[in-house]
Amino acid sequence: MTTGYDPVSRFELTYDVGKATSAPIVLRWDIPDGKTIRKVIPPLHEDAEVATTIEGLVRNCSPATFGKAGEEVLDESYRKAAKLDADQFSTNFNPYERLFADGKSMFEDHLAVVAELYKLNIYSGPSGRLRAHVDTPRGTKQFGSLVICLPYPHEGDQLRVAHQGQESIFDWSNKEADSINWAAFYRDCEHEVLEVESGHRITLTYNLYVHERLGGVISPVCALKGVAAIFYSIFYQMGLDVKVRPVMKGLPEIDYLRYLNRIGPKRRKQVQKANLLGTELQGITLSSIYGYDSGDQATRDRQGEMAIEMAQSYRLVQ
Ligand SMILES: O=C(O)CCC(=O)C(=O)O
Ligand SMILES: [Fe+2]
Repeated sequence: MTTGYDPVSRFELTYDVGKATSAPIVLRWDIPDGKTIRKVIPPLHEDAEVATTIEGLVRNCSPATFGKAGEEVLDESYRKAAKLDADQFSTNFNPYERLFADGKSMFEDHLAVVAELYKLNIYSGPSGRLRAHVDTPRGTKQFGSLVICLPYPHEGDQLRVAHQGQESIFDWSNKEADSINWAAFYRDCEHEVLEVESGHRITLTYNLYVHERLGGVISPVCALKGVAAIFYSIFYQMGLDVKVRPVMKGLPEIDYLRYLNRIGPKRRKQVQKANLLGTELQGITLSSIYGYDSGDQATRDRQGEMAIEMAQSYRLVQ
């Protein structure tokens, strides 16, 4: 058994896709009588035994709903799929594994990506599908979603992701089912799962959040501490548009220069102009605190790279 990963292409739009290697993945789930837990170890080749187990998994799922005007709605013409909620199953699949394996990437910065396991979805042929939608964001820190497709044979099933007139189709149909495919995309991307013709398309979905990394070095312009930080957090959680007047002076020169070197020319100009000694109130937005700003391509690229680093997936080697 080997582990490793293929390099992914540069993050260009709002999502990416890749394949890599991994140890076997174990999936366990509750069955409705609450007594038994089943287990599957991919690669999920369609031999009779595995097929029977997967049929059992499908039966143990419930019909997938979707959010509409704040309510969960069941409508098979919109979404025909089965699902398990995160508290009904567990898996040893670990989206961070690749990071720990090579010990670099997104943790160089003060930002970290947190992937929260959300659901297991099964789209079955014929006619399993999910029509075009934009996910309901779960809080301001959620910047995207990650979809991991487990290796079970199926046909059809393309995932279409679109953003500002550009779109991409991820075709994960397979007969061999020896690889795990994935896609990560920003929360403002429209996406849909096209009709599955045969087999079962089994996916794990994750919400991607951006967080300050514990122990990380934060950029000088982002630094709030003490009472100011507490007030900021409270107001931020209340959804208020918090403005601050920077009064910092005499920042450590090296850090400040490093920071200026790291940011783009436009931002650099703004920062130099503000000179960190404020006369005017400035907004602190998610972009200055967490680096997320859907309107700023440079920030999006950086976040995308982080998501991709984190979201590297795995090819099973037998
Ligand atoms: O399973 C997938 O490929 C996508 C799922 C999805 O878009 C959703 O649950 O909102
Ligand atoms: Fe979605």
